[in-house]
Amino acid sequence: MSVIDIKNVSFAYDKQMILENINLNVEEKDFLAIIGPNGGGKSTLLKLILGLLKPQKGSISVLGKAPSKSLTQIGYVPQNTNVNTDFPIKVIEVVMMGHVGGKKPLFGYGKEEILCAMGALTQVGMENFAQTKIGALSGGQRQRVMIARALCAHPQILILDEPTSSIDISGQKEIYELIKKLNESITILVVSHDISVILEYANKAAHVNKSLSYHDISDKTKTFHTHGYEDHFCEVELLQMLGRENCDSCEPEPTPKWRTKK
Ligand SMILES: Nc1ncnc2c1ncn2[C@@H]1O[C@H](COP(=O)(O)OP(=O)(O)OP(=O)(O)O)[C@@H](O)[C@H]1O
Repeated sequence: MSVIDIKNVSFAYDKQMILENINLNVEEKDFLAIIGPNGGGKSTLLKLILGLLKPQKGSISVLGKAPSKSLTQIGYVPQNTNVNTDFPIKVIEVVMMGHVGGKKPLFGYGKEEILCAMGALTQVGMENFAQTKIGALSGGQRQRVMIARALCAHPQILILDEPTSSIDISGQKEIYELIKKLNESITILVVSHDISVILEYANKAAHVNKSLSYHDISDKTKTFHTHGYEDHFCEVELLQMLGRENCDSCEPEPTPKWRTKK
């Protein structure tokens, strides 16, 4: 089933064309990695999917409806969630902010909302930190809490913008393993500059740089057939390939000499 369907969309801020005639189809339980250069339009694409921006041309359908009508079914973890960590707020309170249509914090949260928030914290392995101040957590732990907050609304789609940008390597792997687990029941879209994510976790990759090209990379061996040994690839070549309109049309290239086995 198609959960996101983008057809011939163009978008400009004022007169500056940012995305031109793009098409994208995301299926249920896809893990889509969105990559591309700085300023290429990745965040703009997310804002269009979230219904925060409207395309000047083309159509976007999310879960069969206009994006703004599906907002309650999308969990969003924005970039740079490490801001305001000095604010004296507990982890459980941060997670409960993710409730849609719940009671206002001023009047306290209901038992159900607290249980639901605890469930979300358990899903991300942070239930023992519910009463900890958010500022006392590591970057990786904090990111888990932000994911729990997004999960609170029981989303069908989870969108993460650079989820591991300020996290060390082992923390990054843990976050992606968590996202992979969530992907068993939720469709995932991740903006990432991290090529290893694409290889290890995503089944689709979209390269965004004004235009958009996307590739099914669920069969890694087939997709990366032109890139030498299975366990040895060049990130630049990979990016170039994903940036092409259609990788299936490319002729197999000879293995570069420097890669030939001795
Ligand atoms: N609100 C805005 N008004 C005008 N121009 C904007 C606005 N937001 C973004 N832009 C411009 O749109 C272009 C695409 O920005 P966008 O943030 O979508 O890129 P990105 O691929 O997410 O970049 P990065 O990898 O650096 O986060 C950039 O040239 C940016 O300067």
